[in-house]
Amino acid sequence: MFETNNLSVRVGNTTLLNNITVHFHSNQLSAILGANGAGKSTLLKVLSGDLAPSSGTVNLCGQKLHEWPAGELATTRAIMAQQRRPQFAFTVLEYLMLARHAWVESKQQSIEFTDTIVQRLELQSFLQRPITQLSGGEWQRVQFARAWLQVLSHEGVKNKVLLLDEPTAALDIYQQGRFFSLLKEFMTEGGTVLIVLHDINQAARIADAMLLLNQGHVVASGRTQDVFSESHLNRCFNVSGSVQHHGDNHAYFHYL
Ligand SMILES: Nc1ncnc2c1ncn2[C@@H]1O[C@H](COP(=O)(O)OP(=O)(O)OP(=O)(O)O)[C@@H](O)[C@H]1O
Repeated sequence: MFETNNLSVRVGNTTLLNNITVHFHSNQLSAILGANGAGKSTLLKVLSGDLAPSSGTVNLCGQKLHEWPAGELATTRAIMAQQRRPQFAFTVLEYLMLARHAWVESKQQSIEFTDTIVQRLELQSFLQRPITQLSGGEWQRVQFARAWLQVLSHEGVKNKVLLLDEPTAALDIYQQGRFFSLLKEFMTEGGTVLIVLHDINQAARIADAMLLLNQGHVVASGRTQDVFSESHLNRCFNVSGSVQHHGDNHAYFHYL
């Protein structure tokens, strides 16, 4: 779905991403892991088209990202970034409705799509609250809803992509569980997810594929069962431990 080829991002004399060549497959959940400052958010910004690479290319569905018409791109991929909250006193409902700006549809249609997501993510009680007054976790749930709503069509989310940057950082344990089961539903309905997570064991539980970054370089990428190893995690995070496998698809990293 997304392919990068020798992608680099430089700011002045600093290289934030160095020759990244990676393929994120359609209808897979891919986790991007790495230490603080490894370049994870920078990569998501490039993949979303919000940041232009210094060199190299990004393709989405076989077409160069910068050649995508803006409206089509906006309805195909949505990013949930670690951004500051807008200081406008929009209500949650008004904020969510903005997610439909790139769709050519009637207001009634936008309201119906918004209502579907609101019900599904259980945000009914928030709708009339100003976004400036939400707690960190509530705001994160609204952000997730906005991203999903942005790509939702009559056909669902087939061939749509969510780019999620630490989407559970502010969620309590119940909301984390809800979030991951909703993500599973998104995948079951044909969507594709790229997610930055700091909880590597959670990532191992949910990810089909992984990309491990260290100081802007690729340490490893590919299927989770091949990438999630002691030596790769050691090279990525400079930590020692052991990976234990529980059943077919469950690997867990224990610190030594
Ligand atoms: N505009 C910029 N100019 C210079 N350096 C930058 C710029 N943006 C980011 N950086 C640096 O690039 C590096 C990668 O940043 P990035 O936000 O991608 O890291 P990250 O892996 O997402 O980190 P974290 O886990 O802490 O969120 C960091 O050292 C950061 O300070």
